[in-house]
Amino acid sequence: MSETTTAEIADKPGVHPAADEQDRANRKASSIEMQGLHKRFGRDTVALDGVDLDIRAGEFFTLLGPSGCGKTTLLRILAGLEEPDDGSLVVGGKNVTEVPPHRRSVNTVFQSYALFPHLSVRENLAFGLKMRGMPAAERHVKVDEIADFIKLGDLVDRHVDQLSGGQRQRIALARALICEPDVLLLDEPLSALDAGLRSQLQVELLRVQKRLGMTFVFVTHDQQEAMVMSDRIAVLNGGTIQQVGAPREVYERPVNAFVARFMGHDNLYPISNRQGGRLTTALGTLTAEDPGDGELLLIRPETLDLLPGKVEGDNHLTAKVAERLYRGSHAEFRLEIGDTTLQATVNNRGRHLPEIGETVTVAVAPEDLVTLHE
Ligand SMILES: Nc1ncnc2c1ncn2[C@@H]1O[C@H](COP(=O)(O)OP(=O)(O)OP(=O)(O)O)[C@@H](O)[C@H]1O
Repeated sequence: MSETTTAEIADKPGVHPAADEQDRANRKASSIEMQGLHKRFGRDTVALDGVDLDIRAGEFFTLLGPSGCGKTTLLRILAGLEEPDDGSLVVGGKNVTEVPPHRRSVNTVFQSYALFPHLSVRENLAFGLKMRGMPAAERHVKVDEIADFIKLGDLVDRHVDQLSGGQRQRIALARALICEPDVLLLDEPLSALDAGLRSQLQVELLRVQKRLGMTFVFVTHDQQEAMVMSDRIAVLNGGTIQQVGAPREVYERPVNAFVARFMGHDNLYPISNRQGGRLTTALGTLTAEDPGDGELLLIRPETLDLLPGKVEGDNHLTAKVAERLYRGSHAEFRLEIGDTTLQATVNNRGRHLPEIGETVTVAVAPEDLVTLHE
């Protein structure tokens, strides 16, 4: 364990900024290597179908995918709550495939708070330390430090049932952090919270992780949340990993149509004819610079320019505005080109934002067009 205490790295007056860096250096955040992980439930359910994944020490890593894709199973295997049928798991250079949960330096925060409702915040936070045999006086100090760190100092003597959902989730996080695990697993910890509180806690969680330099493995099915929080994301489907990459990579360069759709892309069009870079879809024919050999054309909504009226030119399409969602910083449009729809996002820099029913020209650059396989 690190010599530096949690309080020393808290962002409070009097703490030398170098304490942060020092603690990061001291803390032995762990890398995680998974190889060939398989898990089956009963005869018919394949939860994991050969997962190979490397997570770097100190990384905020997210497992993203639809319900039933195997995210929770993978997390439970990391925690030691589930045993893989096949494959190996190495944490911090040590093979822990057969090591029981309490002997791994891994802690978990679940979606439901999993706190003891009849105990005070202080008792909840101290629970794990008590189990480890830490003396009472030392526990007291440690609880105050962590409560301060996570900005719950004034709540420690309250009972858990007197707290709001957001406060309970912060306590659950504090309780997982207090034992200073090398790896923290988070299974949709924010999904029960309303939108405002959720985005506030997203920012807090990210700050805590960066400050502690711990390895976080975060599970979500919300692609926006994954993009905001993560250093890297693994997109799962049907127990297999589809793509691993930084948020921008996964959003801008999805490797297949599943990943593209899951990252929120709707502009996917079957290619009916192709001559070199000239690709024909239901939208018309467009020129792409280096489109690859996929059978679907992907057009990212934010790569489109909307010009008023009909403007002739290469890679120009004439469209009609069917829907406009004004969002202040930007506006989202649903455009109709014949029977086909196209989504466009336009940055609001005081430029013309077309009205519903208006005819516009959609312009797209050849380098922004890519093709994907189903
Ligand atoms: N204990 C179990 N017994 C039987 N089947 C299970 C068990 N746990 C998971 N499964 C099945 O394994 C598959 C993967 O489940 P898992 O919970 O890992 O998915 P998930 O991606 O976390 O889904 P969600 O987002 O809904 O929590 C699913 O088909 C699920 O029904």
